Parts: sequence; structure tokens; C-alpha cells
Amino acid sequence: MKLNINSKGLNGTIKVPGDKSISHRSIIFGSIAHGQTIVHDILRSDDVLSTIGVFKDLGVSIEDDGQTIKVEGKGFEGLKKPSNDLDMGNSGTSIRLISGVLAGSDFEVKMFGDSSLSKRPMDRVTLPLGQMGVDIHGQSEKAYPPLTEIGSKNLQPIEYKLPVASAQVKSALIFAALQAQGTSTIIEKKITRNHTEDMIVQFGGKIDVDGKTIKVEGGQKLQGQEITVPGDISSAAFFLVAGLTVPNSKIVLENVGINPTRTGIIDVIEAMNGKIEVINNGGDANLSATIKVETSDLVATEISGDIIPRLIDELPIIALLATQAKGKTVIKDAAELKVKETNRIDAVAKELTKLGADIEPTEDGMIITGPTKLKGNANLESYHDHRIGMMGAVAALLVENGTVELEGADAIPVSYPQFFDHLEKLEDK
Ligand SMILES: O=C(O)C1=C[C@@H](OP(=O)(O)O)[C@@H](O)[C@H](O)C1
Ligand SMILES: C=C(OP(=O)(O)O)C(=O)O
Repeated sequence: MKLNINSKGLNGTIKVPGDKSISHRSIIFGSIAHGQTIVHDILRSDDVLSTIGVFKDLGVSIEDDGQTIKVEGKGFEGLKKPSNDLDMGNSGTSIRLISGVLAGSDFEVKMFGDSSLSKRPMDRVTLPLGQMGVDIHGQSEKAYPPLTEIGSKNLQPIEYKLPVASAQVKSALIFAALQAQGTSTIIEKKITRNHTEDMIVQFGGKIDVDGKTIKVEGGQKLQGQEITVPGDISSAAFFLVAGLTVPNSKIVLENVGINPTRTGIIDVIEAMNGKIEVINNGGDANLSATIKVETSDLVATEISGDIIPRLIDELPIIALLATQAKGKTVIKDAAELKVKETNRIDAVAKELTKLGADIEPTEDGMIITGPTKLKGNANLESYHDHRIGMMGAVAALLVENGTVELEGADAIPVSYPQFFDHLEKLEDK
């Protein structure tokens, strides 16, 4: 598709759509709890629809009246052997978390996904689940999908130190631990998003979190709840960066989830001297804030260490932000970017280079020197990765002349189906 270039300013207010991580989990918790769960403001994106489809295949009644979603949970034991293979689409979160959910079911399932998911390593979940007594295998040493899994009714608790900083692996093990014969201890490499831990408590369960050490007792019974999904800061990120970099812009983003394990991008914007105001709506950490940004003179920064899991999905769009900042921005400790929907280090460097940015990929991040005036007459690619596609669309707004084409924009509804509508709304003002 042809992207809009040379934006004269983005102005207005957007209600940020529901958080993808919390939306997946609202379906999962609704399905494994007892009784009805009502979900407000769920994200209806392709990835979340994959999770909904899978739980329907597992016999859970899930109804969407367009306003709310109603899930009729019958506990882990209520999940039924599906009559077909489970289609995880493009979603790493779905396949990894559901592998953990099915760890205590003794029927066999086959889980598969699209060509991107089929290249993502699942050994990070198959190895620890195997130690708990689950029979789970993928393709080759890295256990690429499709995966075949037969859980165990005699699941052993685990003491496991995660070799990677991953909320998906942590969550898979927590779901398995909830079904194990005893108490499991899971130790994180770095603190990652804690929505699973928060939601166990929300659904009436118990979990003990002490820094990076998490203890979960098996045999817990969860109770259905009424929940409201806050907006996704990872989606808001594209408009945060657009508002900071496109001249004459002022954007108000409402309903942005500000769980502290997710707000690394706000810290980075502040470190880069971006004009940002976060108006906390008060209450629970998972509630939302209104965030205002405006066009700013940005300076480079270093992004490394413990902040990385707090902004891992935002790094592509942060890289674009860095192209507009004065100086050398260094991103490191982010090798996990190589095993996302595509190798995001290579993809970001390649696509932004096409627009004339000064960006050097490294083994675990990138080095970006700015500010650069981006130039057109480029054909961008999404690599079937929603976040790379949206980064390209925001980058095009900064291009003064020529044309910018994007191939693979159809990946964007994986996380943000309303992205182009929202962009158009801000451009109209
Ligand atoms: O748990 C989750 O909902 C997610 C965890 C992260 O993945 P990893 O656990 O692989 O880091 C993140 O990149 C993904 O978009 C969503
Ligand atoms: C990495 C992502 O998702 P997933 O791992 O669920 O495919 C993402 O949304 O950026």
C-alpha cells in the first residue's frame, strides 16, 4: 500500500485499544476459572482471536455480543480434547501460554501457526514442561511449531531458573504450576510483564512474588470475574513516537495501561527530553492513564539492562524515535528481538536504512545516530510483522519527498486493527 508522507502535524485524541497481553490472559483465565467471566474492552485483534478460537476448540463457551465477552469457565478439568489441530496463527503468546495451560490435560493436542510462528523457538517452554512430566515436542532442536503435547495428570512441581527474560515462558510455567502436585518455584532472569501474576490474584488465587522469585501452589481453584482490559501501551507507542517527531503535533492518548512492568518507553522518552505528560487516573497499577505528547527536540540515550523487558515490543518504534534525536542512541541487551515475529534487529535496520537513517545493527541491539531527515522513494516491507509495518507507516510521515510503499500491511491487525483509522483521525485535525 502507499503510505502517507510529509505529515504537517498530528493532532487530536485517541482511545487506545485493549492490551493484547491482558486480552489473551482474560480469555485464558476465564476458561480455567470456575463460573462466568465477563470481559470489557477486550482487544479484538488477530492474535487474540487465535486464543479465543483455540479455547472454543477446547470446548469452552465464549460469546461476544460486540460489547462484552462472556466466558463460561469449567476449570482446567473442563477443557475437552479438540477435534482439530489448534491454530495459533501468528501468536507466540497463544502457543506458549496455552502449552502451559494444557500441561495438566491427558489428551493429545497438536498446535500449529503461520510461517512466522513456525520459525520461533519453543524449546524455552518444551524443556521445562518436559521436566514437569509433560510429553511435548516440536520440530528440530529448537522445538519449532507444530508442537505435539500430551499433558500429565501427575504433573510434578518445578524449581526453574529462566534462561531468558520472557513473560511468555514464565506464564506457561505458572499455568502448569497451578495444576502440579505441590509448590513450584520460578525464578526470572529479569523482571518481565506481570499480568499473569496479577490476574491469579484477581481471579481469587494465590501467588507469592518476591523480586524475581515466584512461588505457585498447585491445585488452586480460580473463580470467574468481571474485568476491564486497559489500553495497550505497546500500541500507544506508535502514536507517542508520531506525536514527538512529526512537526506541529499534539496528541492525547486516553486509556493507556501503565502497569510499571510495561512503561519503559515513558522512561526513555523522558530521558530523550521528549515532551510527555502522564496523567494517572489513579487506583490500581493496571488502570490507565491519559498521556499527552507533543513535537520535541530530542536527544540520544542508552537503552540497556533491566529496562529492556519493560519496552521489548516498543524497540522498533523507539529505533525510529532515535533517528530523530541528536547524538548516538545505543540499544543493547535486546537479543530477544531476533526471535520475535521476524528478526526485529535486522528488519528495523534494513527498513530504516532504506529511508536514509543512520542505523547499525549489532548482536544484541542497534546503534542509531541522529537526527536524520528521512527520504522517500522507498519500498518498505513488514516481514509479516505488525510492529515493523506500523513503524514503517509512522516513519513515512517524516519523509518530505517521493513516495513510500509498504508491503505486508495486512500484518498490522495482529495487534492494532484500528491503526490506520486512528492515524487518519489524527491527520484530519
Ligand atoms: O507475555 C506476553 O504477553 C508477551 C511477552 C513478550 O514476549 P516474550 O515473553 O517472548 O519476551 C512480548 O514480546 C509479547 O509481545 C507478549
Ligand atoms: C512479540 C509479539 O507477540 P507474540 O510473541 O505474542 O507473537 C508482539 O506482539 O510484538
